[in-house]
Amino acid sequence: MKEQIQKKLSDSKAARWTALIIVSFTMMCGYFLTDVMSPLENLLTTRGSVAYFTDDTSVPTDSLLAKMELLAADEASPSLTVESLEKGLQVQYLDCVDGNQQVVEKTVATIASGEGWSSTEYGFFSGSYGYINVFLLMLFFGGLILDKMGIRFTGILSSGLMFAGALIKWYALASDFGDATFLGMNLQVVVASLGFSIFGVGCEISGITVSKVIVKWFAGKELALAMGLQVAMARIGTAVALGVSLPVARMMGEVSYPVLFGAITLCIGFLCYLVYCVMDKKEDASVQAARQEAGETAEEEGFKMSDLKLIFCSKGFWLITLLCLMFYAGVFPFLKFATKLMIFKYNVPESFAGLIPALLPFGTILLTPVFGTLYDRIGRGATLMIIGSVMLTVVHVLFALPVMNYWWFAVVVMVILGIAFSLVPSAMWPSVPKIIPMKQLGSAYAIIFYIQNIGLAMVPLLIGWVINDFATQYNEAGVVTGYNYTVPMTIFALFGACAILISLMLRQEDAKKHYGLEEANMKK
Ligand SMILES: N[C@@H](Cc1c[nH]cn1)C(=O)NCC(=O)O
Repeated sequence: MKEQIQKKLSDSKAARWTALIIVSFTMMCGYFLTDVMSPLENLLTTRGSVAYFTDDTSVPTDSLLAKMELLAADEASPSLTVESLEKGLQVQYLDCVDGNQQVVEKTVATIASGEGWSSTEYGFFSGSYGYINVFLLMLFFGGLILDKMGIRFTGILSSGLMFAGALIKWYALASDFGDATFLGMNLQVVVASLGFSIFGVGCEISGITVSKVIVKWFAGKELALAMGLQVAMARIGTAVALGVSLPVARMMGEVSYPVLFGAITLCIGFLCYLVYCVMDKKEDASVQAARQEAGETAEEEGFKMSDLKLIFCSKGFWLITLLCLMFYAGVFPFLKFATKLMIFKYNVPESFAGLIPALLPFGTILLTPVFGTLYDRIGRGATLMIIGSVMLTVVHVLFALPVMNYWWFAVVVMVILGIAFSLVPSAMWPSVPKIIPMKQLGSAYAIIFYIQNIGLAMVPLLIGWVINDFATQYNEAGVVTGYNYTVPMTIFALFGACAILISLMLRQEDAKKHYGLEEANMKK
């Protein structure tokens, strides 16, 4: 029998892996910008500037000047100003060490300016990623646009929005708005949040577009591995953001520089997507030619609004969606507060504090493709989701404990969270096409992301408010002395408990409806 001559472009291994690398790079840039501000919470919520010393300790400059003046009170000292503090300067000041007033001598490593935001404002800003997505139903429309207008148009639109949002965010952080307010809110917070919201629309729509791209090129092949590798590359973006953002901001003395770097990479990501569009066009042409050769004339029917009924009526779909909401509410919003948690609960020096949360995405870089391959070859997707949800809950209970405040304990717990954060995504995302057909997949991912965004928008707002009103500790003079993280971490643990319940129900539903979540993805 004559072999089928005309092959699809996606049948070429080199072509489909190249397509994957290109779109994954664009997403990686998006993930970098999503978390680039997370390690800067402490700096953003500090009023005035902060002096960082060579021994990795830091003091707000106002407080440092007061302590220096205290020591120099009897001497004819030159008048001290913030401007007189500079890199390399040796300073002497009076400080309380082990309960005794002592003269301390240190060398200034760098001065960085804080933004004076409250924890509530920081929470508002962190949640703004999802505001437009949720309140203007942008993700919902994004899914419809994707299914109606296609991968090329939607990807260009969404990566353009990411870039535009990043530029607005950078402008807000690089500008001095003085005491200006908008509707009673700090204007800088409002403009930065607007930029982050626009970026969030682009990033989420890019996310669903890239998921559809991967299904298009890898269906019936290494689907879960490809999705796992895309998530792994995205996590590199998150890890780099968590690891380098604070050192860069400290080195440059400004919180806006890491965001500027993110905006530049997003511009490159946008250009990469244009390159992918060329490949996408060729893939479509090769599919068309292969169909003609096989005598298949019937074109795939376009998306219809009535198709949404199939999605809305599927219990399995809703269980995956709710699992996504609860699981991710316990991870991404947690990352926004994790660096400050390390500084104040686990006494980690500020310059290393971002590295412990960065372990989380770094661990997932290796493990997500490993679990993806496991799912491809052995199956057990629903079980993997249950195990991941249990681990998430245990982790937050451990973080909530008022004891064991050692850095190594935080490292161990973060590694466990990394395993959980590899297990659930590597099983959850490739499970969606087993429940929803390809034609409605764009809309299905969009609805899942929409519901997930409610958590991504509201949870940081909630946690910021809880930290502000219930976790912040003050001395008699009203100065912040520390934080008690028991309540915020217990809230995160509750999300994990809900995820366990939902994943158990999902496995039950799979057994009833035979979605195949426990079966391998690869056709032998
Ligand atoms: N909808 C995204 C959320 C996100 C967070 N940062 C950037 N996007 C999502 O869930 N992606 C899948 C994942 O596991 O990261």
